[in-house]
Amino acid sequence: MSPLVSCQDVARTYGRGASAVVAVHGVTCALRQGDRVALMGPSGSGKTTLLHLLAGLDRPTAGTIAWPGLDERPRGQVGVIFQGPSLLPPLDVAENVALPLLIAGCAEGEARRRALAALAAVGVEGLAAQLPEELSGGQAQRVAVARVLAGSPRLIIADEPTGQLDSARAHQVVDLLTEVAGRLDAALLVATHDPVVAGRLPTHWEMRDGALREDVPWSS
Ligand SMILES: Nc1ncnc2c1ncn2[C@@H]1O[C@H](COP(=O)(O)OP(=O)(O)OP(=O)(O)O)[C@@H](O)[C@H]1O
Repeated sequence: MSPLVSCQDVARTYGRGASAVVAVHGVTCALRQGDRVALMGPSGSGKTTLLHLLAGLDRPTAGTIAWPGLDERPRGQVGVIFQGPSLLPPLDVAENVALPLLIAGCAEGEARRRALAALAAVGVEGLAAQLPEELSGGQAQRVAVARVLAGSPRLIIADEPTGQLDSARAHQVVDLLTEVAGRLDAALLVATHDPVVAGRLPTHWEMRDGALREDVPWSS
């Protein structure tokens, strides 16, 4: 089975000269269909940088990244949940979930139908007409998961998706992500500082000073 994404000796340096920051270096890794990976590591160790590279949102300054298991460029086949609130305040929940589909060229009625189906699948169809400011943190993250689900990605990348939630809700959101990944037959990579969240996933990677260690033993 071809990996959905693979990187070979990848580095990402921000800036140049004396002020250059080597955020990621020497990273070789791959994600395949069915993978469920927690990416751990201290603040500033390069997790977000690596996630953006794997999602195709940024380019490495050295090494290569390829998406051999995806049909085209990663756009549209990678679902990303960013750190912090990501819903657009003036749009209601259903519009927020439908927006990426509209941008991808989906007709309005079809985008709305898929958005409502995704909201129902994660148990928040009752929130469709709410504005983001009316949601709790847990509800907002469920909507963010619905937005990923609606796009039917093959690879799901989430950056601290439970950072602002208490541990019970963090549990629920990571379990929901796992369920959605299963439903889509996708790979899932979740960056987290939270050992409770990491403990819900079977595989653990660790970033330290920009270097990646795969398959770190884990006991929770
Ligand atoms: N746009 C940028 N310009 C310059 N330096 C950056 C930029 N983005 C990140 N960095 C630096 O790159 C390093 C890695 O940052 P990154 O955000 O990838 O780490 P992280 O592990 O995700 O941290 P956190 O857990 O706090 O989110 C840090 O030293 C950071 O300050």
